[in-house]
Amino acid sequence: MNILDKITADKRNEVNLRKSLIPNKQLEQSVLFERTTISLANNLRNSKSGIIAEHKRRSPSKAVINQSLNVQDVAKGYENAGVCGMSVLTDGKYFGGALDDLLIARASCNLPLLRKEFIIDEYQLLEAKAYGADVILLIAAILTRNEIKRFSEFAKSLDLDVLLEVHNEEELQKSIMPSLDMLGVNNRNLKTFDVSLETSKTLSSLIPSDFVKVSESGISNIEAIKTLQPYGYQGFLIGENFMKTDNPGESASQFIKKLEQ
Ligand SMILES: O=P(O)(O)OC[C@@H](O)[C@@H](O)c1c[nH]c2ccccc12
Repeated sequence: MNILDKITADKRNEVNLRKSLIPNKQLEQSVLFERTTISLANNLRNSKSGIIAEHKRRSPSKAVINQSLNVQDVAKGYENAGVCGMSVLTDGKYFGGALDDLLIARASCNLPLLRKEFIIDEYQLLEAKAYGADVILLIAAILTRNEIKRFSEFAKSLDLDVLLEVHNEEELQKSIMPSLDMLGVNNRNLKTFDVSLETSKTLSSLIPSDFVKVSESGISNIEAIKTLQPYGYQGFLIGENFMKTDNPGESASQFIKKLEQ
């Protein structure tokens, strides 16, 4: 079993447990269910820098990144820095996150929030909406075309933007459909953790131009972004590079200033 198989197997158990504890109705009655969402795709289209900054405490590939910050400060810092959106990891077991992190981020800033999660069930989309997300991530490596269609159409019915993540051509070909807003290329192979920006370069020409292109993972300097922009990327998802510092908001701010110079 590779790590991705392990994560999804655990996720199925977790979702079943959650479902048995909190019924759909209760999520649908959440105050945040009525909230008007903000489109990350639109923000990215209109932005010069295109930075999506992530809250990530730890990961299977890097162990601890930062356990001492609070989500509120990170969200406010990212917002002040002028990022386009914030990604919040909600997986607990492998990334040290929680759904409550999403809720706290929601209460702390007005950025579009991406629920960064291993989505395998519609129930998690109800949770995303109820806890204040604007965007959901679907990972092609763990879903069938049919699931991608079902989940993305359900997300659109909840007014959530959809970021579909791929890592190779096969995943990309099986996933393209009109219910997606953004196509993300993960530079990190989630099965081996190898990181290469070449992945974004190679796949860029295969992504139809109606989708906003996002390059994800392993971005640690301005040069990487300058290299990827000519390939049509308008969004750049950055986690560790900001989170490994004592003040992720300040790091993001300096990064964006340099980028926009
Ligand atoms: O910390 P990085 O290398 O900047 O990467 C951020 C983000 O792309 C990464 O956390 C990520 C991309 N896709 C995922 C899917 C699940 C969990 C995590 C991820």
